[in-house]
Amino acid sequence: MKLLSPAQTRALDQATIRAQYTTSTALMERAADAVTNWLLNELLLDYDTEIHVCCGPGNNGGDGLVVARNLHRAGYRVHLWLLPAARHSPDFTHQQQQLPAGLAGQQISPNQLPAIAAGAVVVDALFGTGLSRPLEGAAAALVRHINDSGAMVVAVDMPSGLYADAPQPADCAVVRADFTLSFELPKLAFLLPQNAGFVGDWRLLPIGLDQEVIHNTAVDRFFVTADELRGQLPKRPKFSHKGTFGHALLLAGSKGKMGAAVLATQACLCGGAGLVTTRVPAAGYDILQISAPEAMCLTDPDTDCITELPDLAPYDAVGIGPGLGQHDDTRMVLRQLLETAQVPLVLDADALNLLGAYPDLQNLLPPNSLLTPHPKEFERLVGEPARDDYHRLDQLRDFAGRTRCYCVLKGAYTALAAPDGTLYFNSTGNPGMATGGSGDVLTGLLLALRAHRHLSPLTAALLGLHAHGRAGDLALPHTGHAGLLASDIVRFIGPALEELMG
Ligand SMILES: NC(=O)C1=CN([C@@H]2O[C@H](COP(=O)(O)OP(=O)(O)OC[C@H]3O[C@@H](n4cnc5c(N)ncnc54)[C@H](O)[C@@H]3O)[C@@H](O)[C@H]2O)[C@H](O)CC1
Ligand SMILES: [K+]
Repeated sequence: MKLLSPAQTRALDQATIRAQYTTSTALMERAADAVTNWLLNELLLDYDTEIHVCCGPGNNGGDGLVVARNLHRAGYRVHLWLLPAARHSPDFTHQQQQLPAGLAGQQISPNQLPAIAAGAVVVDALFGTGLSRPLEGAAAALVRHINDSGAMVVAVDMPSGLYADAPQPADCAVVRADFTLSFELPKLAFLLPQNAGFVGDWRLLPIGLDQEVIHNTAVDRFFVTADELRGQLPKRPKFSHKGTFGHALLLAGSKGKMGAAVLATQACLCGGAGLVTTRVPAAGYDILQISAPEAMCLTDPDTDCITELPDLAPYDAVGIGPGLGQHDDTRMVLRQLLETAQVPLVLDADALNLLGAYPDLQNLLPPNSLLTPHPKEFERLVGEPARDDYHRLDQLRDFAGRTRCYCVLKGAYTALAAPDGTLYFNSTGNPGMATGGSGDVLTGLLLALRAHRHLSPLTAALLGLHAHGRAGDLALPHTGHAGLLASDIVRFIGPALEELMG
């Protein structure tokens, strides 16, 4: 799915109106009907609940007027509150004229705010994609009042006060919604941790926006759904053999962190690599052979850390990092790998920390390498803390462009930046996956997909990110959030990948 800017969203509305020979009022009614249906069928409003519909002066407010009218007609207890404004949008004015006699909107002011009980539902239709500056005056006062009320808040299209794709100044008034109902496509703001408290759970309501126009709108950021990835993982041909799916080499583990090597190895096996060889320090031999008997184990001469790079000739992809440690000798191995590798690389954990501590190594990164930092590792990699989540995305793009690599930023909606600067956000996963070893599993899985001979770097990365989160989602009913372990994710990699097969 594309993540459109507010200007592109407006253009899409206009193009839909032209292409479908409809009117902006009719489109507004579709949007408002979708919100009304969600409130009735998903939130299961009951007739006793007080519903406060708060409307701003633009089309977001117009949506709110239609929702209020719908609910009032259906017999619900609706209170309608309007912001004072010098100008209203034509569609707002039109909808205001359609209000039934028993539903008069009352104008609020900073010292005349509605009484909202904690058991009430607030429909926030103050501002949507047309927000152009921070809220102040009556709007800011009402937003703070709503936030303090303890009521359930459902935001129409956007939580009011939040920008769709840019950071707002600190201390601005922004609605803290329980649910945000967005039309057709999500907004970039929904995907960033800093906005989680405003957006709440977000849902997409289809309103029949023109698919051809969406298709023709150029964007450089995407929210990647299962529908878009399904079929992208080639089905295994009947006469395939283990050589068909590549031989992966993993360099991982150090004293006390051999489990990371085990998890990444298991994930690489479950990710479908034809063969997996894992290089571990000598002390890891028994551990690895017992816990991952399907993998071959290549021990380093050193007991506790990796000090020598094996011959790379047999391998289709190399992964390095999980539990690796940052010993000087290990750094030399990393350097030698970067200088000599002719096959795809996946770099994680301590390999990334070494790249951060010795930035000259970054100049050696072969193009199309895949790096998988979490935010702290990413900060070490770029050597500068991000001002906010938007700035971090800029840094991610810059890094991918500068190194010509694919760089992941792990989190709730893991982001991937491609060398051309395009951003892809993953749609799967759950908070139970925020647990030790989960990243090692991702590395192993991505390594398997990079060893696959028929996947582009981008497709391999997107499939891996998706399947990793999906495996966590499939494990969740069996484990619960707290009980979800990295090894549970491994167990469900197979079923998650099966869903993506052509
Ligand atoms: N996206 C769709 O498919 C559809 C969207 N709809 C709804 O329309 C809004 C966008 O409406 P628009 O009129 O462009 O913007 P807003 O209602 O968000 O507000 C604009 C209004 O407010 C003024 N303004 C902006 N910022 C401030 C501020 N900080 N303080 C005071 N006033 C402000 C601005 O000048 C305008 O006058 C979208 O979100 C959807 O909810 C359609 O209904 C259907 C299709
Ligand atoms: K809103």
